[in-house]
Amino acid sequence: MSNATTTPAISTVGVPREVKNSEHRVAMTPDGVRELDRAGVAVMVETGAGDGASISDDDYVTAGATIVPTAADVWAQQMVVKVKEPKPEEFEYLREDLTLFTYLHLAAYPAVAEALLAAKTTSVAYETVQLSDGSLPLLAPMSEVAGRLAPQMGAHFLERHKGGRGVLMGGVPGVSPAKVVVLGAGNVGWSSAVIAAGMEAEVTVLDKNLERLRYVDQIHKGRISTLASNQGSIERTVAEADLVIGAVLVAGGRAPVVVSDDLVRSMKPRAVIVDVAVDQGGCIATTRETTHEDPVYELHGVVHYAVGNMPGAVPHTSTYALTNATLPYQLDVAVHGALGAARRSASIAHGLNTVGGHHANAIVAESLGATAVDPLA
Ligand SMILES: NC(=O)C1=CN([C@@H]2O[C@H](COP(=O)(O)OP(=O)(O)OC[C@H]3O[C@@H](n4cnc5c(N)ncnc54)[C@H](O)[C@@H]3O)[C@@H](O)[C@H]2O)C=CC1
Ligand SMILES: CC(=O)C(=O)O
Repeated sequence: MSNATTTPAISTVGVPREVKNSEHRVAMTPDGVRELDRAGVAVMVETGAGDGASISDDDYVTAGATIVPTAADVWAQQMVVKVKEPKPEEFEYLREDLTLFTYLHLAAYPAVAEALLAAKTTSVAYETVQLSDGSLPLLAPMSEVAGRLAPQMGAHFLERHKGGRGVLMGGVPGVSPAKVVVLGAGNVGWSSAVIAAGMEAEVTVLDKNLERLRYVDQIHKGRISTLASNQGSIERTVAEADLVIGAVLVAGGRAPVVVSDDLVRSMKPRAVIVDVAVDQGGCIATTRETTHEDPVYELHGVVHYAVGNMPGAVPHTSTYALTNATLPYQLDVAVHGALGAARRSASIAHGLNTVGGHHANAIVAESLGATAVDPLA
């Protein structure tokens, strides 16, 4: 029962069941439902939406949600909170008086951008909500998950019967460990490096940001090597690697391609690439998105893993990690409306991706060859 003292700008929120391949996360937990309910916002959850994260319809009902039978019922609400970008079968639900709050990664999914613009939907992307220090609070938890998963996936596909070189991450006494090269020392890269080092691989992390490398070096002295990233250092390390993990990001923009087709050709036969940055288009020239069901392909003799929703593999952990971060923002957007919340918070203003048929984030727009219009002007 609501005890809100003011009327929220958005009074109904829908939580759909995710439809992306093997995506079992859900965008709100029962604790989130309770917080929204306290703010006077009614939450409609599609039946079964929480199954993959081991949250039952009854758990949601106990927290105050209404369970609705179809995706159409959920999408009919004033705001929809999701995990992944809308898929083509969801485009029909987009409309002008809808606020959509989810991961969008429009630089990698231009068709989604076109659908949002054509429908004039107000969209807020988790991955471009940005704090004043440049950090991305709604991307960070999933980057930590994907970063920790990447060496696990790499180790699996390095096994010979999975197509890899047959190299054990930690080696054994008398035999060298795997050489792991991590491109980018941000949340994904650092998490990957820590786990790979924990598996006793030989780990090198490259980044353009020397301050970040100093930080990593101070904490992991001797266990993780750091290298300034440039074409030469990338060419030398990647050519020698057993496992390359791609983790570079320019917030909102298409990922810079730091490994060329030729460099992939020069890699050791049956080496493995895990390009986590695939959701922003990938930082390896030979990357194309794969799915949890069919996660790898071989090109130039190298095994490529490029799943765009890696945290979906561990939906229980990921749902709680994601919603811990998103809930305060979901509340703000519901209570004040997307534009109202953006006026109050520059971080949320960065999150606006499309408003009224126009791009609202300059970097995202530029990556798609378009121009943004400031929705707050
Ligand atoms: N596939 C998946 O399921 C997931 C993918 N991601 C993606 O992983 C990527 C990395 O995310 P985060 O680590 O959170 O970003 P971050 O912003 O924390 O780190 C990115 C790092 O890349 C570095 N960088 C940028 N350009 C570079 C260059 N040319 N050479 C070397 N380093 C460069 C930056 O200095 C920064 O340290 C993003 O594209 C993100 O969307 C994140 C979570 C899940
Ligand atoms: C960040 C992202 O793409 C994911 O968690 O699926």
